[in-house]
Amino acid sequence: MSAPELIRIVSRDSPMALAQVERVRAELAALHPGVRTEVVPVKTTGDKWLGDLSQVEGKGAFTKEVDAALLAGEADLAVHCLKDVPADRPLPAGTVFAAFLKRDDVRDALVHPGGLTLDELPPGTRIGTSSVRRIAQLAGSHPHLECVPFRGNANRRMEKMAAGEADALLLAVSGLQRIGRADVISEVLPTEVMVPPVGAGILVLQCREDDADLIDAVSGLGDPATHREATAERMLLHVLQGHCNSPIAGYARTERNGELSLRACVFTPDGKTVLNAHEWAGRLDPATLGTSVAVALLRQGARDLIDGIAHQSRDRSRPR
Ligand SMILES: NCc1[nH]cc(CCC(=O)O)c1CC(=O)O
Repeated sequence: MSAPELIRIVSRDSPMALAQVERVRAELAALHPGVRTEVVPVKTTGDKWLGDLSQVEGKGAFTKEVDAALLAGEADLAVHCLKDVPADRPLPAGTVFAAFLKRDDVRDALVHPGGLTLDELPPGTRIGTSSVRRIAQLAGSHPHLECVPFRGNANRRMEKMAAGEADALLLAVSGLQRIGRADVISEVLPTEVMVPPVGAGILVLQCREDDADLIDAVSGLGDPATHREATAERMLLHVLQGHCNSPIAGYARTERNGELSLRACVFTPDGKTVLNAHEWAGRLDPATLGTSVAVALLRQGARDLIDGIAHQSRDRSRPR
């Protein structure tokens, strides 16, 4: 095996995505000082379409064009937020995950220009978020707050809030850190208050499955604990067949003794019903842990909750 001379890295072109690519380039440079890297930015449907994601291809809206560049040979390596890679279907044929980078902060943050915490926000405060997971949990814990649909990359959301379209935002801590804007955080929400989504804070590298030299070259960037957590969480979502409009939270942790645990919840949009499961791996491998927690939720009625929310397909007419 010989390390490639040049690695062309494809990613979305948002500030957050480009910052992620820079992390990958820095880690690659440290591991393989002789390898050159080049950035191939692409615009995805998810960045261009600011309506309801379920009306385009759901989560795949952020990955489709990136996958296409990889498969067409226009790039060799894709950097994704794992959270944005659909788990209800297999990866695009011909591609594989080559490394899961060490996990960043998994928590969500409240961004309130006045610096208030979630509990201090007055009734009627408008929270800009389109995430069903965040909306459901907020409706359950803080029903006096109002969620308003909000999309666009993190920088755009902050601009929209500054323009008066919302009073506060919920955004991932890791994302804000990546764009150098952790300064806007007024409160980091504990995972008990806002259970994270599957894949939170994880960057994953994807490449063509036949690119053995590249797989070999980037595998050293992978973090084994993150890989196990990601595997458990994604199997959970796969078994539940959760899609971009499913109010599902799932959070695997490697405990101090090295044992993996997986906590997951399924909500109704009003947050009034919360199904909860939390298991330790014991002798189970990560994927089996994910399956076990999913089955526990299905026994509690998760199927009805997930299917109770429309996942509109593209044959519906698209609003302008
Ligand atoms: N939906 C966009 C998206 N995809 C991944 C992250 C955050 C970073 C991560 O969890 O890896 C974000 C922004 C956000 O939710 O605030």
